[in-house]
Amino acid sequence: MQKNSTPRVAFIGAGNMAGAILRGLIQQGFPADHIWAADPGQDKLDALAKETGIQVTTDNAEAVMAVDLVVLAVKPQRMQQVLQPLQTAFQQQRPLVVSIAAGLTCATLQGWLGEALPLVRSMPNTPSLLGAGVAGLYATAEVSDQQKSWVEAISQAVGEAVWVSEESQLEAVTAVSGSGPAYYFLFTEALAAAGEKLGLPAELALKLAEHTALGAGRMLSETPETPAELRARVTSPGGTTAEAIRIFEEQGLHKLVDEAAQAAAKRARELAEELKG
Ligand SMILES: NC(=O)C1=CN([C@@H]2O[C@H](COP(=O)(O)OP(=O)(O)OC[C@H]3O[C@@H](n4cnc5c(N)ncnc54)[C@H](O)[C@@H]3O)[C@@H](O)[C@H]2O)C=CC1
Ligand SMILES: O=C(O)[C@@H]1CCC=N1
Repeated sequence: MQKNSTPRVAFIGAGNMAGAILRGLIQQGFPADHIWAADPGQDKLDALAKETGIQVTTDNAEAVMAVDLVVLAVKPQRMQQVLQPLQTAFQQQRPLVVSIAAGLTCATLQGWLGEALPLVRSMPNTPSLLGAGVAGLYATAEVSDQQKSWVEAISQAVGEAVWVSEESQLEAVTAVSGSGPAYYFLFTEALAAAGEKLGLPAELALKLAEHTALGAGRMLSETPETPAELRARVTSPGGTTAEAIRIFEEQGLHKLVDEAAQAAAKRARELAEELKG
């Protein structure tokens, strides 16, 4: 095991989220020969290997046995079925395990892994693909400082990373930043549709809405002002923005967003309950 240098990393499940993280890692210069991906989809693996130069396998145990850090990136509903046949490999290799699955608790995952292993729960998001992700991280007591620094380095290679002190806070992280990109995409869809209704060609309306999201996102992250301050700068008294904001407020945007986030967090808790061993 390489404990003091760049860890060797395997992704079990090479879908959307694993693909976003591992492509982000490679773009940031993480060595491709340190990365494994295991998935039943041979065509998907072949394409990924060709694109990135990583090592791929349809044999999950082979990937576990080859690395220091295993990212569990299958759907929560599939996790038990994936982990139980891997117990022997996990107990022999004893890698750091990082689960990115929504909902599944450390207690449930430890039960499926067999004996307690160092375990981190991470809730990343898809902008990791562009190095603009943000992940919430929670570590169990078994995780060493060295292993925490690996997880931080991997998460920071594809964006920002924050540790939470209570495992239950990951439900809120899931509701805000894990699912969050989809909220902004939905808003962009709605704004583009509104532009079309106002008479713009669909393609142009979408381009305006998308580029406005990009510009607003960059202002949020690259200027020191708060979102409210940035909004005030767009909102001329008696002007057009004030009218739009009035409608958002009268129609209860804050309440709507609060209810949506509550529903996402509730679903994370339900998944944990439904799937626990
Ligand atoms: N998509 C997102 O925005 C985020 C997803 N997550 C979590 O990431 C995990 C994966 O989600 P996605 O990437 O969206 O799903 P996905 O469906 O794109 O990827 C799952 C992958 O697992 C593979 N798989 C299925 N059975 C397998 C097996 N027996 N062994 C190995 N691989 C197997 C599938 O072929 C697929 O490629 C989920 O647990 C989800 O909660 C977390 C944060 C954000
Ligand atoms: O929708 C989901 O369940 C996953 C977790 C956060 C984003 N996608």
